[in-house]
Amino acid sequence: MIELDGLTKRYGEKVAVNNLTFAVRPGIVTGFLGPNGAGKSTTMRMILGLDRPTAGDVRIDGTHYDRLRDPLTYIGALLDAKAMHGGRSAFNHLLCLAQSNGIPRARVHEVLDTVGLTSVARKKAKGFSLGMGQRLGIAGALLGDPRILMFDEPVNGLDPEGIHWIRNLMKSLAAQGRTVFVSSHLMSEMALTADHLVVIGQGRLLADTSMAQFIQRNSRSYVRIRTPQREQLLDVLNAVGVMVVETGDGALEVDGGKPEQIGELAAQHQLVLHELSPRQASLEEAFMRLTAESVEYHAHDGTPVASPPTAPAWGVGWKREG
Ligand SMILES: Nc1ncnc2c1ncn2[C@@H]1O[C@H](COP(=O)(O)OP(=O)(O)OP(=O)(O)O)[C@@H](O)[C@H]1O
Repeated sequence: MIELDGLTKRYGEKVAVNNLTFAVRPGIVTGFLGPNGAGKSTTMRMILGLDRPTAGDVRIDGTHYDRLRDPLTYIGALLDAKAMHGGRSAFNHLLCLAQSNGIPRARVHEVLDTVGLTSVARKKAKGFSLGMGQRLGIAGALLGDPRILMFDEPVNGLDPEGIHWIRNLMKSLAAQGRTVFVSSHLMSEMALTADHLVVIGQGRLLADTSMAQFIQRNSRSYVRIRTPQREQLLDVLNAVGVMVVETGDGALEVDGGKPEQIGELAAQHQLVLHELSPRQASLEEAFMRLTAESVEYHAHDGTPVASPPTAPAWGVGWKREG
């Protein structure tokens, strides 16, 4: 378990992490989501004692990181796959880590095998591809057989096979009862991996919720309709008790509606339809909406990278559980 309590980090005027309080629990994959610059890496660095909090506290199984004896046996982390001595072989890199944490040499062979790097174990890390580097970083995280694992953007730059492999690895580590904490700025990636979500924006906690609840609240399915006989169709739909939302672009939307029902009603009243399409709002859109106000870096034309909502305000006001 990782517990954050009012965790705060300031760099001069900049508040990178702002009063974060949440717990990362064992047995599940917890996704740590936020737009670029939200404070994910800074939070992870503080968990590992690499940055000192300006205020607040973070504990690993009840203890501060710097008080852990042989910390790799409590928590393993991949923060930056390139942060290793390129002149060392993969085997020697892991052996150095093992020796400084009282971990037997045999374990180096085991983790190299787990991540599929046995055949290149004697090759220098500087010749590794990004994917191989990520695998080596993950081998380092697994080395001490820790109960807690933390990965910062582990799938960045990986090919589909590598992404698939990391996803399954994280799930299997959680299934073994371990605590798995993984950051990403992609909701679509987290939707496939995480059981629980912690979302931050500009250092602040925006949501702490189960993935299932996030999906239930944000996977809105609706039917989009365009018609030149808007008023007549609205009357017909209202008469049978169908709730219609008018969008800014002249279309109509019916939450949870069936296209067949709407099409048949329109036909009965001889109304022309130009569009009748079932739609599903993506989780990425829900994430964008949640973090829209806290997006720090904007596109060159001044519009936010996360576009503001055009649809009705479903999911708005959705915040932290409990
Ligand atoms: N050493 C530092 N000195 C000054 N500002 C910093 C420092 N480290 C981070 N920041 C700032 O703190 C904020 C949070 O950065 P951080 O890297 O934690 O975000 P992130 O969510 O991990 O972003 P990304 O997804 O882009 O990696 C950013 O505005 C960043 O510029």
